[in-house]
Amino acid sequence: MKYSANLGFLWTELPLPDAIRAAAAAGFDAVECHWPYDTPAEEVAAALAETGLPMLGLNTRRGQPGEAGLAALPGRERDARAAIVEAIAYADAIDAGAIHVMAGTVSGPEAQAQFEANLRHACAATPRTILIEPLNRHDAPGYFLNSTDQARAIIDALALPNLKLMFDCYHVGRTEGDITTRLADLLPVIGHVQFAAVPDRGAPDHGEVNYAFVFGEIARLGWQPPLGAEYRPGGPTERSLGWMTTL
Ligand SMILES: O=C(O)[C@@H](O)C(=O)CO
Ligand SMILES: [Mg+2]
Repeated sequence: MKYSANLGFLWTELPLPDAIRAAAAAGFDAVECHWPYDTPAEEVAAALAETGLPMLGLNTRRGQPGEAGLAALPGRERDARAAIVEAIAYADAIDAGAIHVMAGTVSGPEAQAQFEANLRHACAATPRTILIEPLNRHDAPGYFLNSTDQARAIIDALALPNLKLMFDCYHVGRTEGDITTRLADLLPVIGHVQFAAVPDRGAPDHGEVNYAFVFGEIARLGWQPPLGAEYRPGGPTERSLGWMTTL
């Protein structure tokens, strides 16, 4: 199994270029991040070139505190599209594989229409993968996208070749369950897989989800891209990495 270090959660005490170097030294096969925008893209690109690690993805900005994204907010199309343009430009500068377009805290039919319009726009604006990610309602109450069924319906309705699902085993485990069955069913529309312990979002070596089994199923399904380690290490990241050799 290959792993991607999510630098939104791992090595957060380091500047992003140094976090990339730390992930390489720890044996990760790739990295991914959340919001890299405070770091000049050339510095990130240089660290990626130096380590040889690919950057799998980054997120669009969240907007104002509590918004958790802009793409589904009615009346905020201009802000949402600016965030998409910014994310695509940054992804181009560092050759990031995917852009997670964050929906925002909102609900209702207008939000649905707005989200779909912005996703159409994003998918037409770049050949890179555009990801949408359902977030569990405990961590992200009121977030527009909160189940894999809802995400699948949007992906099927839009039928855009570069629109994919970010399947985060942690979020699915928190509120939906049935992780490996959902993974198998959703495989054709999955663009990236992430994981963390359920329910505490720590390293994947404890909690109610048996990741040895989950990763075995993922391998059996033929999924080969690195899996995103998006967990809170609860201390120095290096001390949390035992799972890399035991799982
Ligand atoms: O699961 C998460 O929280 C992330 O993947 C993300 O991009 C939104 O914060
Ligand atoms: Mg995630």
